[in-house]
Amino acid sequence: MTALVLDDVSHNFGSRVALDHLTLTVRPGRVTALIGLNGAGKTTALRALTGRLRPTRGTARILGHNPADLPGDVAARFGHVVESPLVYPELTVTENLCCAARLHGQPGRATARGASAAVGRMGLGPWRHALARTLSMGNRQRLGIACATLHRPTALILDEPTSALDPQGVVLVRELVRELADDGAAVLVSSHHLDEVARIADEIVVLHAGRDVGRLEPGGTDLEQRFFAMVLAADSNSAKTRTADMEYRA
Ligand SMILES: Nc1ncnc2c1ncn2[C@@H]1O[C@H](COP(=O)(O)OP(=O)(O)OP(=O)(O)O)[C@@H](O)[C@H]1O
Repeated sequence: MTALVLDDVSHNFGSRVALDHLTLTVRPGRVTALIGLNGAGKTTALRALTGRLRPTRGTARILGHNPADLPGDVAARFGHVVESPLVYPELTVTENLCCAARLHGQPGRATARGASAAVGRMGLGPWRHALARTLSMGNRQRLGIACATLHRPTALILDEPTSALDPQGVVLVRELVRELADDGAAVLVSSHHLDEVARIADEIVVLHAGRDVGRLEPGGTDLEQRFFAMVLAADSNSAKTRTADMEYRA
């Protein structure tokens, strides 16, 4: 089964087109990266996929279910960080992790052990008793990712997971994502960072002006050049279509 699906999804904010007939699938064991310029539609796509936004048209599916109405056993196999991390500012790092474990259906006796493992894994040891609201932005991002993954989800969505991280955090997240995918998880990440994406993704989808404008092979050289060539070609095709449309109407 395809674990994550956007099927012909479009979304407008007023007259602004944020997503334009986007179809995207992520299979188990794969890491798919969504890349694009600022405003390309990446977060809107992930919000539609996590049920935080009802798209103007099209459907989203997580493990075969409507993301706005996930059954408990399916929610327990899903993890995500989209926009802000799902952490409680008035709880400590360890309390947040225990809470996330319980919310994802982990048995009570396993939560302390799982939280402690996640603290170590994400390098949060010195802050294990700190309130989440006192953490630096990068450590808050580490905690959000730890909360979204300590139950080892089979479907995972991460929006800009390394945006605030130092080089050590980037490596930790890369290893975690790869490990989950190698264990069979379907992972969708959004990013602007082509180098980072090339290291973790099996497939790179280029989003531009809300549209899927092509795929990039993660390996090989000149990723940046190939990305810009794809974006420029999409702009040029749109301009030609607009001109043809105006000539037809005239
Ligand atoms: N709540 C909103 N109201 C109005 N317009 C919005 C809203 N959210 C997003 N948009 C618009 O939708 C388009 C896509 O935005 P989105 O945040 O999905 O892009 P993005 O690729 O995630 O950008 P970035 O890389 O800058 O985070 C943009 O033109 C943006 O201005």
